[in-house]
This record gives sequence, structure tokens and C-alpha cells, in this order.
Amino acid sequence: MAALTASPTVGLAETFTRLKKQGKVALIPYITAGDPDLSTTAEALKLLDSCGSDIIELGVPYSDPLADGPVIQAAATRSLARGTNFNAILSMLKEVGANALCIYFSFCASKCSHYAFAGQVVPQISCPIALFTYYNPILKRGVDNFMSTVRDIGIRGLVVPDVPLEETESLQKEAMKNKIELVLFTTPTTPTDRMKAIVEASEGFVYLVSSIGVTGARASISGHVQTLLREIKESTTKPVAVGFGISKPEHVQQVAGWGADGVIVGSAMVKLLGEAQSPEEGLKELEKFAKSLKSALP
Ligand SMILES: O=P(O)(O)OC[C@@H](O)[C@@H](O)c1c[nH]c2ccccc12
Repeated sequence: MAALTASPTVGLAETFTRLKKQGKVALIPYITAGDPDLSTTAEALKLLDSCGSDIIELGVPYSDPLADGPVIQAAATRSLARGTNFNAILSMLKEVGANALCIYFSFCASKCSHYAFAGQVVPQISCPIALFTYYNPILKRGVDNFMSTVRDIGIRGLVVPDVPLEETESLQKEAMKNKIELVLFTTPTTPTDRMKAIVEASEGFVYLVSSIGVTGARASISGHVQTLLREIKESTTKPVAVGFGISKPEHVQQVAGWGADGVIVGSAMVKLLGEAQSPEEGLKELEKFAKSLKSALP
């Protein structure tokens, strides 16, 4: 099976280690798979990768996205209405991987008189993908089947916002068995002891939710995030990425300045892609926006 990412070994934590050595902060976009359609999602993944995204969160649309605000809820509804399901998302991801293989072989066929066959698939997507899903689709498929399936197509991370506390440990075990990094959340209202346990158990990076409530672009990012970052970093050396509300280059600059190792941008990306006049228009707007955020990051 063609690896989806540059190298099956490049995971989330390793990506942050590389960035830290370079004094860089990770740009982590989130998009909803299948909105406006899966072929546009495939194009968006490649485009976000080429704009310098360091990790991409790919959302599996769900009928009851409790933690999502109106923009991502609407994206999930549109995607589900088009018939997007988990198997269709897997096929799209395999195709992207397979295309990488085809592209590589056609490159070699045309050049191999000059180049030794490097044996390495030239990927279309060089950054790791973290699948974003609510817990129910995992349970429906069965945890071990889910984990081995996503591992086989090169997914490196997993983000599950509604996994119950008492089931986190078993989910983490299954993920680790498949070399998938399960990212956990801490929020402004998480008690210190609980935050420490979450940080200890989180793999890949720690997801710091910037503000209470649901996802959605905010006019400003609370200065309290700076305090939260400091508290978390007092108890771990793991990378911490901040999400919720980040939607402008100045937000990105501010959060990076407060010491975040990564910034996660979802609703603002989803809105551009899903609410455009056409998929082509959406991809163009997405590219412009992603580049504006990337250039605002160290
Ligand atoms: O949309 P925002 O405000 O930019 O926040 C990122 C968020 O979209 C993404 O990480 C995400 C999408 N759905 C979620 C549900 C819960 C927590 C996080 C998420």
C-alpha cells in the first residue's frame, strides 16, 4: 500500500521535534472530508501540504458533532448529504497515496535511464495527517479494526474529542499498538491535576483548547492562553498546539508569541472551502489564506 506521507516513520511528535530544532511553529489546518466533495478534499490536502502545513487534521463528518460550531456542523451536514462515509474517505486517501505511487513510477519510467530507482515513493502529501473523528464511528467499526485500517493507509495521528475519560486508556493502547499518536485535549476549565494526567497520556502533541464553548472563528484570542501555555509547559516537554477561534494572521502571530508549538485553524479554513461559489474558487481562497497564516508564523 502506498504510504500517504513522505515516510511512514514521520509522525506528529517527530514533526514537532524537527520544527523545534528549526525554531518554527507548526501550522495545523483542519478540513472536513467530503465538503464540498471528496475530490476537492484530496486537492485541498495536497494544496495545504504545498502551502507549508506541518500536520493536517482531516475531519470525518458526523451527524451529531456536539463540540462543533455552526461552520463545521454545516460542513458535516453538507458532506453527509453528499453521501460521504468512512469507507469513501479511506478510498480517497488510498487514491492520493496510490497516485503518489503512479506519479513516482511514471517519473521513473521517463527518467530511469538517468536515475537509479530510489525505491522511495515520492509522496503527494509530505506532512502527517491526523484523522479527526468522534468516538462513535470508531466504535461502529471496532477499535482494533479502525486503528489497523487507518494505519495501513498512512494516517499518523488521531483526534477524538468525545472519548469518555474511562475509555481513553484503552483507546490509547490500541492506537500505540498501531503506531498512531492519539492527541488529547486540555481546556481553560480543566483542573490542574486532570490537565497533568491528560498531558502525560497525550501522544504527538497536547491540544490546548483556547476558549470554552464550541469551535468557530473568534474576533480575538484570550490572553489567558498565555497563562495556560505556561502552566502546561511547566509540567511537560511535549509540544502544545492551540486551537479554537484562530482565524487571522495576527492570531497566529500572537499565539506563537505566547509559546505555542503549533496553531490549529479549522472553521476559517472550512468556511472558505465549503461556502465558496465553486470548488475551484474555494481552493484558491484556501491557498491564499493558508499562505497568509504560514507567513505569519516563525
Ligand atoms: O474551528 P476552530 O475554531 O478553528 O478550531 C479548530 C477546530 O476546528 C478543530 O481542531 C476541530 C474540528 N472539530 C472539533 C471538535 C472539537 C475540538 C476541535 C475540533
